[in-house]
Amino acid sequence: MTALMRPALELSGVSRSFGAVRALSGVTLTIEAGKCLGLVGHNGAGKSTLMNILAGALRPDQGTLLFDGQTMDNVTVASAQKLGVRCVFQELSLCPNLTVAENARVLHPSIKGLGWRKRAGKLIGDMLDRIFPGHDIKPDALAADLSIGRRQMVEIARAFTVTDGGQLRLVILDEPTSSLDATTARQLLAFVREEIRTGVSCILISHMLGEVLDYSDQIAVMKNGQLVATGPVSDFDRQSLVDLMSGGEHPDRGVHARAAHKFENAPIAVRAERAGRGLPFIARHGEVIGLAGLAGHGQTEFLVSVYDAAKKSRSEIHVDGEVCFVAGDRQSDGVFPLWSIADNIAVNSLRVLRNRGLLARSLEHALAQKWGSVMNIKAPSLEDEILSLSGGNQQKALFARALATTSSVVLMDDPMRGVDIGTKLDVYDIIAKEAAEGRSFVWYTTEFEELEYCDRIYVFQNGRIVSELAGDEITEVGVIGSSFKDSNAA
Ligand SMILES: Nc1ncnc2c1ncn2[C@@H]1O[C@H](COP(=O)(O)OP(=O)(O)OP(=O)(O)O)[C@@H](O)[C@H]1O
Repeated sequence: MTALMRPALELSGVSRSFGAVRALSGVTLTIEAGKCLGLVGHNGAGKSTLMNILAGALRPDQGTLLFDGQTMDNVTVASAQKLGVRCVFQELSLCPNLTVAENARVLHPSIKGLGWRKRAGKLIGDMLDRIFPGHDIKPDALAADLSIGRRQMVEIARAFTVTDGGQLRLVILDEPTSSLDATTARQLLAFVREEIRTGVSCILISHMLGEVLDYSDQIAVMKNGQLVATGPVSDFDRQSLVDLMSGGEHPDRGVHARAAHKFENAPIAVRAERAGRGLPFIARHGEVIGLAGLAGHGQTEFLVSVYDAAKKSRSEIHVDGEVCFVAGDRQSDGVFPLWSIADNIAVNSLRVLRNRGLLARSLEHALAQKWGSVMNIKAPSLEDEILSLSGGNQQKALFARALATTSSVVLMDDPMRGVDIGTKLDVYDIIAKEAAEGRSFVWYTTEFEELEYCDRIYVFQNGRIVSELAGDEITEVGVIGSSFKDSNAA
């Protein structure tokens, strides 16, 4: 067989446990050269563990890895990289205190000597231009100053860069579009299709089943640490993937827009005047309001300003009641990494968990149990460390933290990053139920489907609200049209 026809990578009987948790159990999988393999599975199914093994970041307890037909023992991150394996992890790994160019240099130590910064900047800048034409990321920008979406773009572009003498054989993308808006996500997926034509293989891990079905050649489905199905993409559709992942626990209820409610007479929960800076914003009690537009156009900043206004009043924003915030960037704004799952859930509810001035552990435990179970958090015990959870399960804990509070306004900053389809559908139901009881949700999302769960949406452009859409006006075309419309028209 020629190198291009040979499978790029074969895994045979790979298992891995963490204490009592069997994360992978006898996984046998072939990744063809020049093909895109879509990998799906519920939160905690074992996808990231498998990718960590391929990338040399974790050792399997059992099983073998064959690269180009050769058995690889003791794969390390360095040896995997030398073989041309790159991984874009769900938990982004750029060094925050380095610039974009310096972060590129971390992957390519061969860039050295006089002018290395310039060369590293050109390498990453050129790749960003290829994958995301029209991006606005500067090579000398500090990673910490970039939004999560832009950090994700840099991390993806870096994975595809190659220097003299290097090679690219397999790129693993774990939830690569979770912080990208629809336009940027499409740019990436089109680039992946182009790249695999050159013989590079790709593993695309995603909870967005549409993109897996549209852009993969083959699909592998995982459930509870095992591979439950593999085959060409034509063997699967959305419903069969949902059935395989959940074992029928989560029938695909599909997207169903919220029934049209009348809110004109409901009291206002949030009002933002934003005079001279675009349209005013109003959220009434019981309303689910979406924030849309291209990623990084001021939606997160708006949520933060509403949060600040509720804590100390600001003349241009009025908030009626308490607010809570569900962060999408769980790494930097969300989890308390040294705490247990239960402590992470209960931290915003300490006021109601006191008994004679002291924290009542039994109340905390009951609250964490209740919301851990509502959010279906998969863990042997809620006393385990939060970092022992898979990425999607950590995100569920942040949701549980917000919903467990008595806040009347829930601010959500693209909160479904990495959450599996079954849980997402459950969360949408919870949001609808809580809204019916009077809570307001202000929900920034980069997933168009989620906007269909909103009563009204505001489209942002360059930090301003440029459109308000309601009911039938909430269509993908309507949102994209508003996102790109002449900003002076608002
Ligand atoms: N470092 C760790 N310590 C303890 N348990 C872990 C660790 N890493 C993963 N696990 C457990 O292994 C199982 C598989 O996790 P993994 O992260 O591979 O799932 P996943 O399919 O990638 O999930 P997600 O879609 O949420 O990212 C989970 O039960 C998780 O809690």
